[in-house]
Amino acid sequence: MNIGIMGTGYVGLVHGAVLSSYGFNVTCMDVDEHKIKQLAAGISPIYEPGLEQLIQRGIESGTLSFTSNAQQVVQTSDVIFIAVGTPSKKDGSADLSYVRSVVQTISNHLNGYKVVVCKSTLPIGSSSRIAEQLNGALQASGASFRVDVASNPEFLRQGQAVSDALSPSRIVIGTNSDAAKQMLQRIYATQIERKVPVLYTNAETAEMVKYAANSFLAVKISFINELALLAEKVGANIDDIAEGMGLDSRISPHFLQAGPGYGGSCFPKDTEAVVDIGKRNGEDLLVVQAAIQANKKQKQKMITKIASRLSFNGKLRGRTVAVWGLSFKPDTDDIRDAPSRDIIQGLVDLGATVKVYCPQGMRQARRLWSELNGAIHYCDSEAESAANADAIVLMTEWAQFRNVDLAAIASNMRGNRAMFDLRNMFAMNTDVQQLFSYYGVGTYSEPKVYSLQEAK
Ligand SMILES: NC(=O)C1=CN([C@@H]2O[C@H](COP(=O)(O)OP(=O)(O)OC[C@H]3O[C@@H](n4cnc5c(N)ncnc54)[C@H](O)[C@@H]3O)[C@@H](O)[C@H]2O)C=CC1
Ligand SMILES: O=C(O)[C@H]1O[C@H](OP(=O)(O)OP(=O)(O)OC[C@H]2O[C@@H](n3ccc(=O)[nH]c3=O)[C@H](O)[C@@H]2O)[C@H](O)[C@@H](O)[C@@H]1O
Repeated sequence: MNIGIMGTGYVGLVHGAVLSSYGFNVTCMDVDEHKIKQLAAGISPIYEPGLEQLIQRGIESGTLSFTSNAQQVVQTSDVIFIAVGTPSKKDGSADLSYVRSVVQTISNHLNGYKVVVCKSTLPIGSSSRIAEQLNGALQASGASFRVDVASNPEFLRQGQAVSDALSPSRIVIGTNSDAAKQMLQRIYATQIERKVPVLYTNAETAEMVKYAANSFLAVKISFINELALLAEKVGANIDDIAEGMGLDSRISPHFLQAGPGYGGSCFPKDTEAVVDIGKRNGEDLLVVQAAIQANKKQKQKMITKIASRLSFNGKLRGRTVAVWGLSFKPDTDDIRDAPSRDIIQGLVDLGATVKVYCPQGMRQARRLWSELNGAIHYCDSEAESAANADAIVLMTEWAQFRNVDLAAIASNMRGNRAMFDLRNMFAMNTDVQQLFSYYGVGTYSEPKVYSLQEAK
């Protein structure tokens, strides 16, 4: 079977590489020619564990190829996956311009029956509208064939995208067409044989499952984050609270890790989009709206907390802060909507000197955060960023932060040597806590009086 993938981002590229490893003939298409050149040379433009090796194996075995020729992909594929981005517009609604463009391209080049599969996260009703558009154009041109359109949302997590695509938690197939359903069953035969649960439903339900899942997870995080703020005030410990809650299987221990607020390319945009979809349909999604508000508050609270411990008169002028981790989570280079961006901006606005280090996120940060370029200093290591700093803000729980020589790092810092551990990585480690004035999230800590001379 020939499979075409439109869009070689986190989803399209990982999906294409995994399907090629099952022996399907996969061609990935992207309008970004630089990306296509890199990919054709076996270089992954994104950092995802195991991805580059999978791409190289696919190229070597001849099952994976890359092109910017849309016509070729459309005409030679039996199944075409749409995996382009659906970012937020200013009003929170999903920007469908990339999807519209790719659908128009498909429409221009259709030469026979195909199954078009929507893998991008799309507002409810989109797949049916795409089917109408494609079949309307075919009918108008007098074509003797139709196409089927299915919704097949993606649930992979960045940082473990390849393993999630190989072993997904579930497969959701939304279509009323038996032919499309059978085609997708063939594509997912390996996972289905391995007993991955499959939900067959209509396209609208499949589209809504995706928004429901992401919104629910965002609600769960905002819930625990708000309770973390309260725990700090009342002398309770949020990690123990999460454990105590999570032992109830109806609640589950997952996604109860308090932190600086959720980020990434999906939770922020998908929660905004589902609220917008609700409004358009006369339903206010109050719980999701509250999760969005609480997430904004959480990031602000982190800035206030750092400032209140480090500042004179509410300002951070004269203070140097090392920020560890820019990516929105570990094992990815993705900095889209990362909480680090808001927190760094807050520190810079208060006058702090900010030195940053991230194992993978700095290349993207230099490129995408150009407005911060003069204001922050990029460092090559944890130690370099923390040298002579008043504080470390641990933003992202990269595993390597556990293995650095924190005693040596602390001895090169100044003042009270604060550590704001916004991921509670060292919340159980009293040795580390003794090296620093340690502040976790949702754990009570005595305010320490700052000992340095007042900064000018
Ligand atoms: N990133 C993630 O972890 C997940 C993303 N999703 C959803 O999957 C979709 C894609 O997300 P990402 O892969 O993160 O996006 P991305 O932004 O990483 O990649 C999108 C790619 O599409 C390409 N593109 C844009 N217009 C095109 C066109 N007309 N023809 C061909 N290619 C075109 C872009 O050049 C880019 O390479 C979104 O709807 C997202 O919500 C779903 C689950 C997980
Ligand atoms: O639609 C998507 O793009 C994807 O969004 C999320 O995946 P991802 O954004 O890669 O990362 P998560 O692990 O879900 O983390 C998202 C954010 O929530 C934060 N988080 C997560 C869990 C937690 O307990 N606490 C917490 O603060 C993370 O630090 C991160 O900023 C979902 O988990 C995927 O199922 C989904 O496919």
